[in-house]
Amino acid sequence: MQSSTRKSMLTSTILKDAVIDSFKKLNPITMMKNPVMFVVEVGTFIVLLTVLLPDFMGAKGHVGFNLTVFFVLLITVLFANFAEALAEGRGKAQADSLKQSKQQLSANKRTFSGIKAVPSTELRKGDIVVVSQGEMIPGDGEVIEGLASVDESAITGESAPVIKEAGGDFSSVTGGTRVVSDRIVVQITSDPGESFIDRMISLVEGAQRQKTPNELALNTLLISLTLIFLIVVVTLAPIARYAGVNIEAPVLIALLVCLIPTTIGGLLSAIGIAGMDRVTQFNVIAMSGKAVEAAGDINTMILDKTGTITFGNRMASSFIPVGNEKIETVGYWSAITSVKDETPEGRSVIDLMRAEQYEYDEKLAIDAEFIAFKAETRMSGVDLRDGRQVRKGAVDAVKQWVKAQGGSIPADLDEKGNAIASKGGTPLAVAIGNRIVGLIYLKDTVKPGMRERFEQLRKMGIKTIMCTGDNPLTAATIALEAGVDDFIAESKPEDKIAVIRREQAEGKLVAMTGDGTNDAPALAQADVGLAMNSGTTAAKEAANMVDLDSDPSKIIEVVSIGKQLLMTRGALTTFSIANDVAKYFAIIPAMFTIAIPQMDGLNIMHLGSPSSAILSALIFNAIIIPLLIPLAMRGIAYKPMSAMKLLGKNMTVYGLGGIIAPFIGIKLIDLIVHLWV
Ligand SMILES: Nc1ncnc2c1ncn2[C@@H]1O[C@H](COP(=O)(O)OP(=O)(O)OP(=O)(O)O)[C@@H](O)[C@H]1O
Ligand SMILES: [K+]
Ligand SMILES: [Mg+2]
Repeated sequence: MQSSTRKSMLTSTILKDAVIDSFKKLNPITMMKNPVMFVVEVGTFIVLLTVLLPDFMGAKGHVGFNLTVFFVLLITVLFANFAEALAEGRGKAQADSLKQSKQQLSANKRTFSGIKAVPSTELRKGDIVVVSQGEMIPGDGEVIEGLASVDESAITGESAPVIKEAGGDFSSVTGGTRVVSDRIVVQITSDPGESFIDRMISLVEGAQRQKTPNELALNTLLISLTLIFLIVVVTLAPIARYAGVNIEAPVLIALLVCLIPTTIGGLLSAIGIAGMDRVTQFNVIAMSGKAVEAAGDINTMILDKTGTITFGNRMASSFIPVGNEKIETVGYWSAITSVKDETPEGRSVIDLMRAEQYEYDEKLAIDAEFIAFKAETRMSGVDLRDGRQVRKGAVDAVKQWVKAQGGSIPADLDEKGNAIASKGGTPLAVAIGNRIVGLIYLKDTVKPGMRERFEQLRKMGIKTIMCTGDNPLTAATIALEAGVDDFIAESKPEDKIAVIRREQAEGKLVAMTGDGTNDAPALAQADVGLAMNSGTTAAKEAANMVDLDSDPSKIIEVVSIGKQLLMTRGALTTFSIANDVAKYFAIIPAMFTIAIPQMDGLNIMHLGSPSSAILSALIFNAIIIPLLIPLAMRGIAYKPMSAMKLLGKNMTVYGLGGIIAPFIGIKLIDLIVHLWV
């Protein structure tokens, strides 16, 4: 369905750059952003001092041991830096490929004295440019004249050109894409440095990446744990000395590093960056990490019927007369209202007329004043030169319009309309003046696999609400067929925002998709608003995500990625803390046995020697970070289930696993290390 052409592979360049960056990130000012690893770095430095100045530090004769501790600690910090650098590197590679599509372009700007060639960097909001076949569109904007097919592959990775035309929801164009046929006049909508590509570049480069509220909360927890252990370890030395046991600084630091949450501290930012990266690879641009996380916490999802749940190419499939009218009459007036109606529905009426070979007076429609379809009126039509008005639209809307003119409603209208609706079709009533002549049967189909996807969402505890401007019967039929939890029929754009506010008032987080200008307020109100790239600039600016493939049903996958991000972070935090608890059993007995050999009975893990026990725990603590990098980057495999079930499962797998893993790991490492120490 979606084209995942943006897939960024782990190339050797990314790996090499990540190694170099791991060293650059040793800069204490950079390290301070990650307090847990900063503590490790300070510890590393102190151990280095004991190696370089053994007398000053009172480290009698353990230089070999201390040197080893120093190296293992340094590697621990480097591993954590590497995890972050690797996650960032994939974004940088993407940013580079985007920058290539942002070269200096020349623009044909329309001025008072005619067309003038200017560099694209000089274009400002409101400027008007002309772009012809073969030329690159010099900046983001709206088509104000003409129609052209545009190759957007530079941005979307999709090679098939898309049609862009003035007016409507397909008028927005992006700078750096190429016009492959015809000519359009574009009004620029962004100032230099604020274009869509600029925003994408800074996003993927992580320049705008701020810590999300969830990350901040977790960070506070990690810092608290680090502080607690720091106090414990610092007070341990005098207590031990009082008991006649002298524990040296490198051993204390090794103990501290084993106890503080280094695993999650080292992987935390990589998990966040990788989560955003997964969304990008899915051809969705998230404006912030917060948006991706919010997607993981969504309780309610609002979906459009037409185009999201159904294919959305609602096609006229037959004309149905009412009262004593003839089928040709229905076709005739349907066509008159549709000649200038560029919506898929309007075009399909003309197609059906052609297929049925019905006659109609095209000139009558061309000379008339066209009344475009509006979601508010749910009608479209023409006002003829002789004063007669012709309309087609939602049955209830047309009924009201006819009644307002003193007309009567044919007895069989509702019955025939309901027959269409109960098959999931959309009936459009057609009226001339105060006389309703019949119905147009618009057919649409539910996309395959929708039922299964809504089933999955239900398992995740997410409520789905289908919003449609269609009548209640059609809505109910499609809702039942697709398997959504709830639906709102005859909804106007402002109803969407009302539903969002209602859900939010109950403390729920809401996601929605949209593409039109009238969706913009709701997109802004929603916690996760996914706009279609084909949509209007207003929609894209209001939303916090943009789908480059313009597939509204992708919101379902975006929510899954968000859930996966939150779960990965939760699981690795559980694993990390459980791990640290287990290391306690390896390192504490060893520490005391160094000073009091009689305490060897505490060595329940039967480790080779006290120094080998300490080094093994420290080495395990270091290598667990790179071992978990793939999991942090890929995200843990995720099956939809309820939050409670999930919590239970994660506690067992990552909590229990986190306790057991170090015992096995440290024992194995000790078998090797003991040969040297
Ligand atoms: N071109 C048109 N001319 C006249 N009436 C139309 C036209 N297109 C749609 N309608 C009527 O207006 C109603 C509302 O259309 P609208 O596009 O706002 O919502 P929808 O497509 O049914 O729902 P959604 O897109 O939110 O799932 C339709 O159900 C139909 O009855
Ligand atoms: K640790
Ligand atoms: Mg619609």
